[in-house]
Amino acid sequence: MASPQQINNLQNSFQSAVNLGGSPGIVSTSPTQSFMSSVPRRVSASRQTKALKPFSTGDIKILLLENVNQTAVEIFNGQGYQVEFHKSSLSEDELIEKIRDVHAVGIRSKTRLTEKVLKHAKNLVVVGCFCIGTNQVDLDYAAKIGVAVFNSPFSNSRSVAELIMAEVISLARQLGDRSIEMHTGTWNKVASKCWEVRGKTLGIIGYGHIGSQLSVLAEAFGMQVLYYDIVTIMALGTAKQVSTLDKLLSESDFVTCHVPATEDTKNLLSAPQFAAMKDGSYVLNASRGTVIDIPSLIQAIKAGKIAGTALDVYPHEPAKNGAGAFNDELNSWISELVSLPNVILTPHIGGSTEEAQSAIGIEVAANLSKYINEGASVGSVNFPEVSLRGLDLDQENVVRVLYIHHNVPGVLKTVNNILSNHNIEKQFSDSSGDIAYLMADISSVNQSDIKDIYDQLNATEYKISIRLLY
Ligand SMILES: NC(=O)c1ccc[n+]([C@@H]2O[C@H](COP(=O)([O-])OP(=O)(O)OC[C@H]3O[C@@H](n4cnc5c(N)ncnc54)[C@H](O)[C@@H]3O)[C@@H](O)[C@H]2O)c1
Ligand SMILES: O=C(O)[C@H](O)COP(=O)(O)O
Repeated sequence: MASPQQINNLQNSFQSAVNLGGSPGIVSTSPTQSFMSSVPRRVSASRQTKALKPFSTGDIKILLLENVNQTAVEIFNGQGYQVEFHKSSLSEDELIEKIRDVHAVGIRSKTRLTEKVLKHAKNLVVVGCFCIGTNQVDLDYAAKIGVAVFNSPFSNSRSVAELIMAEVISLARQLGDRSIEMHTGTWNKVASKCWEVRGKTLGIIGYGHIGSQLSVLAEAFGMQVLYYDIVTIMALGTAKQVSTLDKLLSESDFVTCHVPATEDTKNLLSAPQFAAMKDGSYVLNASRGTVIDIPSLIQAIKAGKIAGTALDVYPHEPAKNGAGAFNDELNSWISELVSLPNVILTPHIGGSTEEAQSAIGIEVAANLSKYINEGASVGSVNFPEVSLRGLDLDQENVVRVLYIHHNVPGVLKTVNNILSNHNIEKQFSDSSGDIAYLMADISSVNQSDIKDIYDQLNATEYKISIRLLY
């Protein structure tokens, strides 16, 4: 259990963890506490527990996978949560077993939280993606069962942009090949088909956090920047947005992908797109492995159309590090690809820097803790964004009601009727698609009222899940 001193400055806005002495079936606090800060067992229509059994922050179980940064572990430990930490991701069967009882899961890009997996999570309240991409989580299903999902939208953008700049220069100078040659005892001093990047055109597909950051770096190297995006985005520096992908492909010396994995971006670059590119141009991908059709890329390199490529992401990536981990059967093109010149392959390290991982750990752990302790969903990627001013620690007999429900008419009337014997100090409600989230702080609540409020809310037909914080 954390003392306030253990909770670092970044968490000053959080409630400190307070030990609760809950008697069975009733949510309660010890007489010495002026305020209760607990996360009662989440009960949903489909996964209802028989008794309302409360627990303190010390009862919160967090499963962290994929070597999530220690900054996050420290924050969760500081909150007093129970933390289970794994360096790699888990197989589906292991994940199903582990996810059963936990209240929060922290993952990176490898762990697939599908509907099948999430169905086994009986107490899950929140998922943290300690990365940018969230395509590995079934976001709609998570929302449907009242599970909020958070990510870190830009903490590793700079790291990816810097890697791409390094690779642009490496491809232009054939650095990968020269280095391999030297490692194997070959001195091969050549200038033919080696270029400066100054004055060349970089074509960026997807001008979001990473694409726009890269744009600034590339211009500092004297490159011209074109970008293609499905939305109109303000250009940084002297970059120019082009209206079609074909225009970008036909005018760029380097083409780099920074789009999310969606149905629309699947095989965004395939044989016709490589054919539309300039002779001797280069292709880079540090977005997702689905975005580039690698067999077609191999053909374009073999035909001399593409002069080199740098890939950081692949259709099937290993769950853990190690020799032989990369699955050559699933990625059957690999032996042909590595036999080609000027091919730089990295193991999905775009965001893997100390700075990025540390910042991501802090950001996502802070958001998860705030959601668990206060119910604040601001920044969630699949949920209505709701927040109220922090719980007032000096005020006694105040309860925060967190009510996630189906977005249908009549809910506010019903809920406020249930809460009407108490003073509603603050209330906020928002919806996103079929899901809505109501947060209310009510005062003048006695111990005996709490179970009654809970039971009444629990009986409402629109309820997805309820938590009472006090
Ligand atoms: N290699 C790594 O380690 C690493 C690290 C971080 C992010 N990523 C990947 O990079 C992706 C991009 O990251 P970001 O932070 O820049 O995301 P972002 O959401 O800030 O930007 C993505 C941009 O792509 C645009 N876009 C979407 N679909 C498009 C399409 N069909 N055609 C053209 N543009 C399209 C969007 O409008 C948006 O501007 C992430 O989704 C993630 O998958 C990889
Ligand atoms: O989505 C992301 O942020 C990147 O793909 C990095 O993922 P990782 O945390 O698994 O390296």
